[in-house]
Amino acid sequence: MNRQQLSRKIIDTCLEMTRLGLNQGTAGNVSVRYKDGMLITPTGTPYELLTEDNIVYVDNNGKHEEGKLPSSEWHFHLAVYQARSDVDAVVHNHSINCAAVSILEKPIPPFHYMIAVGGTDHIPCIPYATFGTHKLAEYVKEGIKESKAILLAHHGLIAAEQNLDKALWLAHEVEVLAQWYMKLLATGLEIPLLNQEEMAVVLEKFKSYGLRIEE
Ligand SMILES: C[C@H](O)[C@@H](O)[C@@H](O)C(=O)COP(=O)(O)O
Ligand SMILES: [Zn+2]
Repeated sequence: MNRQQLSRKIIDTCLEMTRLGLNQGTAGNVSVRYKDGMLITPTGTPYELLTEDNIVYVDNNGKHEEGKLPSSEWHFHLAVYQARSDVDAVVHNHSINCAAVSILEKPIPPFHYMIAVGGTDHIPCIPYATFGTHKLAEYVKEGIKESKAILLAHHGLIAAEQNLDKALWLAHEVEVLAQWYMKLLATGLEIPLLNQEEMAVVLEKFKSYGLRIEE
């Protein structure tokens, strides 16, 4: 895809993220790897107002094109691309249940086999750091090596995948898992978990299963 097409795809992903109920207001941001850097949503702009021209190019050194302001979270988007050569798209949001679980500062444990969607047997939760900081990007860089979906404590979710469709799909799946987890926690009962052996079987099966949408 050329820059214009990728920019359109970023905007469509943002709009779909809102339609799916995964975001509100100007929260969240979306990027794709592009040339020696990435294309990313601008900061603080309602998705409905975005046009292809608003999407910002940021190079691998963090230098952005003049006259445009990239998302305040450009550091952690770049950190994801540096940490993982197997992903080319990043979605960040403040979806209700992911943000709620992130406040517990704990990973989502394997209460359901779909927890394996991120590539490990839990959805990690990285420590809190102020939005838009190098510190947050450092935490993201470590966390995303472990799983393609991570919770950001007291903040929200990051999902990284091979393309935007897959990244959005992953973000949606994790929001559903977080919703189930919140319901389970609300019962006050002990939550039975799948053991490591069962999760290892699913993780292996997931290597050859699933969405195969190429951009
Ligand atoms: C304060 C921001 O909303 C922050 O939470 C950031 O993480 C976010 O989600 C949206 O920031 P941008 O509009 O700068 O992408
Ligand atoms: Zn955010």
